[in-house]
Amino acid sequence: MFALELNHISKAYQDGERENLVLNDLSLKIGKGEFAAVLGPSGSGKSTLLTIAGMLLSADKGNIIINGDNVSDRKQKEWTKIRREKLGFIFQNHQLLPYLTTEEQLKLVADMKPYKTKEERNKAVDELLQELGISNCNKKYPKQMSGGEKQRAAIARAFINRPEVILADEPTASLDGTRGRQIAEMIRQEVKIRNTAAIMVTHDERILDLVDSVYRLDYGNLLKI
Ligand SMILES: Nc1ncnc2c1ncn2[C@@H]1O[C@H](COP(=O)(O)OP(=O)(O)OP(=O)(O)O)[C@@H](O)[C@H]1O
Repeated sequence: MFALELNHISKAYQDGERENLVLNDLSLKIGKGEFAAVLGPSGSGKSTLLTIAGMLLSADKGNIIINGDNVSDRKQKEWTKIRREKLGFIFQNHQLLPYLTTEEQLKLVADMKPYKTKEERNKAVDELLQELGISNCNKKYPKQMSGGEKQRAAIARAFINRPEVILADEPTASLDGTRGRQIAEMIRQEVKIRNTAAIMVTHDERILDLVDSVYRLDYGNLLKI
């Protein structure tokens, strides 16, 4: 069984009189513990793809299956719950809340669901920060942290609910080459430790050796390269 299946997804935007078909019968399957990269020129539909996979936008056609469960069939009201429980997001800019410490950012989003007690959840927060090498940042606010540390905190936040799929939108774009690479390495590390599937949209071809599969978005469909 795949962690994530996108089956025959199509999406068009209305552009004045004409329709702009951005995704054209696109299919993709990502296994547990697989780290996949999606490349493509500006405007090719990478963000649209990630937004649909992240259940933030509905496709015109096709379906999304997470661990065998056809989630696109569910009512829109249930989508928020599915997003919270099954998906983790990492953005280009960390998008941490300025007035919370790292520890608080994680506790805020940490659902109790995967944990039996508060202590267990707090332990998971500590472990994750340790794995990502930012235990020293647990009581720091974003403004007291470097760009790389903030992005690590954002990775921790994405993984804290034990999601089944991670969606990362150009997570290395705001960092220099070395720091960007470290961030991709950290995502890979967590994907492997936790057996989570991840899709990363990127322009950064220097980090492609860190992923398991590479796709190029081309005329609305994905080509495996
Ligand atoms: N809400 C919208 N309404 C109309 N057209 C849209 C909308 N969002 C995106 N588009 C169009 O769909 C196409 C794909 O956009 P998308 O943002 O998915 O591309 P992208 O590959 O992520 O681009 P970039 O690399 O520049 O971020 C573009 O032509 C864009 O203009």
